[in-house]
Amino acid sequence: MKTITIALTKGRLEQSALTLFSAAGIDCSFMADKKRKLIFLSPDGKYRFLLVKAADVVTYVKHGVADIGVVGKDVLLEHPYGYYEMLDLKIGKCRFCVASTIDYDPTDYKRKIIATKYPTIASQHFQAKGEDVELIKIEGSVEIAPVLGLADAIVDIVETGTTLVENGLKIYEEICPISGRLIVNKASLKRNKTSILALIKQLEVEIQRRLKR
Ligand SMILES: Nc1ncnc2c1ncn2[C@@H]1O[C@H](COP(=O)(O)OP(=O)(O)OP(=O)(O)O)[C@@H](O)[C@H]1O
Ligand SMILES: O=P(O)(O)OC[C@H]1O[C@H](OP(=O)(O)OP(=O)(O)O)[C@H](O)[C@@H]1O
Repeated sequence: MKTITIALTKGRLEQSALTLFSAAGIDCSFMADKKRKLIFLSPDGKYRFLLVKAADVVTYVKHGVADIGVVGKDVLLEHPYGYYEMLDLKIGKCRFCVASTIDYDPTDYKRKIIATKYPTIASQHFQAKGEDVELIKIEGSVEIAPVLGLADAIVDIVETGTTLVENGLKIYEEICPISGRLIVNKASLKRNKTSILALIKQLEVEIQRRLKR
């Protein structure tokens, strides 16, 4: 039996992913009390979990170090090739939006400046609308960019909307919903088809069960 390596996104998606895997019958209790450890082998040797940053999940899966990855659709939209996207896990739900201060005019004809952590998604969105914009890449706290006059608007993730409200911004457009996805290395799927598809089936059953609740 080959050990299946699963790269999990550290942080916001981590706990909900582990809860989902556990509920689907994949015992993850060996990862409790993890302290600063980043690689975990299950006692039965069936699974190995890696805890890595979101974009690195894609890198580990693409290079075949991980057979499977759990990562947000936001990250996949920024890094769209080199793996199979197999399942919507319906965890970590949020959405991409265009937001700005109350005086922003989205119909204004001037060339807008858009601040974002997600340049690919932002440029695709405005290109699809036939709007030529200037993008400024920001690494975090994106909401302050229009407040401080760096940009006219932002493209960012909205979950509860609290960060927008607390910084005096509002949503002008919803771009797309986001949730955690399961991705698979292309060669791994050929090599370990039976065990990977069995794992996906287990997760699917639990996701369906949750939808019916
Ligand atoms: N409020 C939210 N803000 C950002 N991501 C969210 C939110 N809610 C759910 N998510 C999902 O959780 C994933 C992980 O987010 P998290 O903030 O932990 O990592 P990150 O985006 O790499 O941020 P950082 O660079 O701050 O570590 C995101 O890629 C997204 O799919
Ligand atoms: O709608 P909300 O529930 O308020 O969540 C959305 C906020 O959370 C994320 O930021 P994060 O906390 O990851 O910090 P960052 O801005 O430094 O990326 C995201 O970029 C928004 O700023």
